[in-house]
Amino acid sequence: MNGPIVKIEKLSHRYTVQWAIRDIDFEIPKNGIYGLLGSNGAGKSTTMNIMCGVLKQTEGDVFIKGISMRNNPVAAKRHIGFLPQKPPLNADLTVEEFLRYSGRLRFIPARELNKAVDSVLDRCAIAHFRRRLIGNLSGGYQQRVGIAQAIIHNPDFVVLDEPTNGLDPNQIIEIRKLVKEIAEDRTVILSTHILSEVQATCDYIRMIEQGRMVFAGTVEDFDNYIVPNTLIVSLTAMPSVEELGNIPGVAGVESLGGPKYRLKFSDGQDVKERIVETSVAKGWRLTEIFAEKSSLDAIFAELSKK
Ligand SMILES: Nc1ncnc2c1ncn2[C@@H]1O[C@H](COP(=O)(O)OP(=O)(O)OP(=O)(O)O)[C@@H](O)[C@H]1O
Repeated sequence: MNGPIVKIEKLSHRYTVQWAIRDIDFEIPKNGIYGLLGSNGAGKSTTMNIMCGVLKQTEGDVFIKGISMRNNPVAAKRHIGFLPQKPPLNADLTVEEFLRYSGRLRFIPARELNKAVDSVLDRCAIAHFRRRLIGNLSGGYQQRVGIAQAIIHNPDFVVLDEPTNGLDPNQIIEIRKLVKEIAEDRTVILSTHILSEVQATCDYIRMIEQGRMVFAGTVEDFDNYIVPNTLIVSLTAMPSVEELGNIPGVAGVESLGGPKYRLKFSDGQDVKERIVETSVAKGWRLTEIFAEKSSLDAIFAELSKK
């Protein structure tokens, strides 16, 4: 089919009184890794749970390959693999027992089950732990088992809710690598509240804040969208804040202690050059100058104004 892989239409959900998400519209038109970015409580898990048919929305609909999750959930779910925020692992089963159980839940015919389990054990690099109890695996390997159960039925679309949460830095690198591998022949959407996670793993960003979609585009669009408007400079001669404020284009100056200053500028075009020229002319001895990267909080604040 030629339509989008996923289409979300006017999705809203209310747990009790307050809306957790409101009027969310987005499409996943083609393969790739999509990052659903948002701060804690933004509505990522709510959106993902509805998208995967484990939570019934208050309003709106989700279509997976054109199939309505509201009207035809069993057919729609066949195309989805889901790793919820709390992986549904059974600590008392071995990896192999658990994956066989997951395969049966996913309607894999008995004669194909061995092959499906072997293939997913290889794919997730856990074949050597097949007889190990899940409860005895490290967090990183448990997460691999969680991903294995999500792809055992070979779905076209895989949803991973905070897949690297709680892992150590090495495990994070390994899980990101696995996510990229499984996305080679399918679409993956993962949620995170960490901007660098999206930048390291994803091709596209969908950003949600206070239950509303505030950005949809490529990671590159996102980086260009949020142009930094502050510079950090170090001037050994420690000029006064007033002197720095007199440089044309500098809209504000904050002393950060010692030779360091944060300079706010309105248009970034030539302000850097002007600062360098002024420093040379006045003998301020400039030792560093760089644009300050926006924090995620600053980006959220900026985006909610647009
Ligand atoms: N079962 C629930 N009952 C009541 N309110 C809930 C429930 N689950 C979530 N919420 C509320 O809905 C809002 C969105 O929560 P959600 O878990 O979707 O956010 P999130 O972006 O996934 O956050 P996190 O990264 O912290 O998991 C929050 O205000 C949260 O407190």
